Order: sequence, then structure tokens, then C-alpha cells
Amino acid sequence: MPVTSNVERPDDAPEGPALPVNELFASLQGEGKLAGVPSTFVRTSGCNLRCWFCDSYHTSWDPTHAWMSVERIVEEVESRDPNHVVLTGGEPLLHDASTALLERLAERGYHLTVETNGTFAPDAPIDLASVSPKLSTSTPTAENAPDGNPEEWEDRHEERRIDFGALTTLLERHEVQLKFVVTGPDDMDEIESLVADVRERADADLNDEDVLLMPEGRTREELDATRNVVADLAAEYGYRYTPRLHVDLWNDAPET
Ligand SMILES: C[S@@+](CC[C@H](N)C(=O)[O-])C[C@H]1O[C@@H](n2cnc3c(N)ncnc32)[C@H](O)[C@@H]1O
Ligand SMILES: Nc1nc2[nH]cc(C(=O)O)c2c(=O)[nH]1
Ligand code: SF4
Ligand SMILES: [Mg+2]
Repeated sequence: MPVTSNVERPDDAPEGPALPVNELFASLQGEGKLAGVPSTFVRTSGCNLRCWFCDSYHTSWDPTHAWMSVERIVEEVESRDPNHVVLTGGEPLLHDASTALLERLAERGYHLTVETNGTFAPDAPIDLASVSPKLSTSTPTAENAPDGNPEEWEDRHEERRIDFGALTTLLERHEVQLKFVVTGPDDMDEIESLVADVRERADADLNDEDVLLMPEGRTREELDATRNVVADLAAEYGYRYTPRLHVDLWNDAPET
């Protein structure tokens, strides 16, 4: 496992490829161009970043999980109905075993979405790379970070959050949606400049309708403050708006 992970593999982890799994459940895809599609979610634990607003605190700031073999994860997926699978985290692509999992699921014909922060680009079968590059407004500070170690993580997060090599590789290899978490109008200059930089560096097209603006908010109440502002920005700039359907429907309940 890369040194960037904060989740060490214990001695009693299952034999062979295995992943630290925080939760595994069936729901509706709540975000992006496949919003509303029944999907099985596999959420790995461990992240190389520390967004202050992370809605999956127990995979990043305070990781909790049980190690599961890739084989067992496939069995759990097969025991549920959806033929779409969403691999998320934490940051799923920091684990080498995510590639093994994706290969096994691809052999069985599942549609595979990977939710990633775009700082890793392994050679893996991915039908939709749902890439959420992190803006400067995601960086943890002493004022906004949950407990943890904001001083240490502020610098690390800032150094790691944009990796143009990984972003362009993802775009060149896979169907991509770039899904920005937007806190308000001040984020737009940074989004425009990031999109322009990616377009300049990549040997693949990035259409405006594959650039998604998603309101920041872990709860319905928080989204009440951002939803309309971000929808108006999407209309103004010609990008796609994505709701957070699962938050609107089930608020911040686990396994939704
Ligand atoms: C928990 S992350 C896991 C995948 C990967 N680490 C990433 O950040 O893309 C899943 C998705 O939730 C988004 N997200 C996390 N916290 C959020 C928040 N407070 N408001 C809106 N989106 C959030 C991320 O940007 C990402 O698109
Ligand atoms: N319903 C639902 N849809 C989602 N799409 C991306 C999610 C994620 O956490 O990556 C997510 C999630 O946590 N729940
Ligand atoms: S990159 Fe994703 S999992 Fe990691 S802290 Fe940010 S939102 Fe959470
Ligand atoms: Mg989520």
C-alpha cells in the first residue's frame, strides 16, 4: 500500500487482495450524471487528503473499517440487486487491491463508477471515473477542521490535492465527470482555471457538460444554504449541476 495511506494492513487481515471496508450497501446513486440509478456502494477507509468538510469522516479523519477479502466483497455485491457498483471512500484508488476488485467486478459485467479525488490513476477497468478534484476551499485550517491534526494536514492536503498527471491520465483512459464541491461564487475562478489547465494538458476532450458543480453540504440544512447558489452558478457558467439526492432524501444517515 502506498505510504500516503493512514490505514495499515493488520497481521490478521484476510489472505490475498483485501480492502479496509467502512460500509457496503445498496442505495440510489445520489450524485452526478447517473443520479437516481440503483447502485451498490463499496466504501473503503483511508484517505491521502483531509477536506475539512468531508462527509465520510470515518474514512478520513477517524478511519474505521473491517478488512474484507476482494472475494468476499464480490460475494456481498452479488448478493444485492443493482448492476451498477460505486467504489468510493475515503480514497479508494490509494489501495492497490481496488484494481483487483474492479477487475473481478468487470469480469462479472457490472457497470463500475469510481468516486476519486483524482490524485491516483491506476490501470483499472472503470466505466465512469467520477473525479472530484479538491479546491483550495477544501483545505483544513485551525478554524474549520474537525478534531484531528489540522496543522499537519493543512500543508499535506495543500501539497497533494491537485495532481495534473493523475487527472490527465484518468481523462485519457476513461469516461470522466469532473465533480467540484462548490462553497460559493468565489470558487468559480479556480474551477475555470483548473478546467482550462486540464484541457491544455490532456490528449482528450473535456466537455462543459462533464464538468459538474455540486453544492457543499453534509446535511439538508447545510445544503439549504448552497443548493440554489450553486445551481445558479452552473446555469451562468454553462456547467452541469448535480444534486446530492441522497442528502435531500435521507439527510446524513449511514448506508445511504
Ligand atoms: C467522501 S468522497 C470519497 C471519494 C473521494 N475521496 C473524493 O473525494 O472524491 C465522495 C464524494 O463526496 C464529496 N463530498 C465530500 N464531502 C462533501 C460535502 N461536505 N459536500 C459536498 N460534497 C462532499 C466528494 O467531493 C466526493 O465527490
Ligand atoms: N447515495 C449515495 N450516492 C453517492 N454518490 C457518491 C457517494 C460517495 O460517498 O462517494 C454517495 C453516497 O454516499 N451515497
Ligand atoms: S478526498 Fe474525499 S474522502 Fe478524502 S477527505 Fe476529501 S472528501 Fe473525504
Ligand atoms: Mg457520500
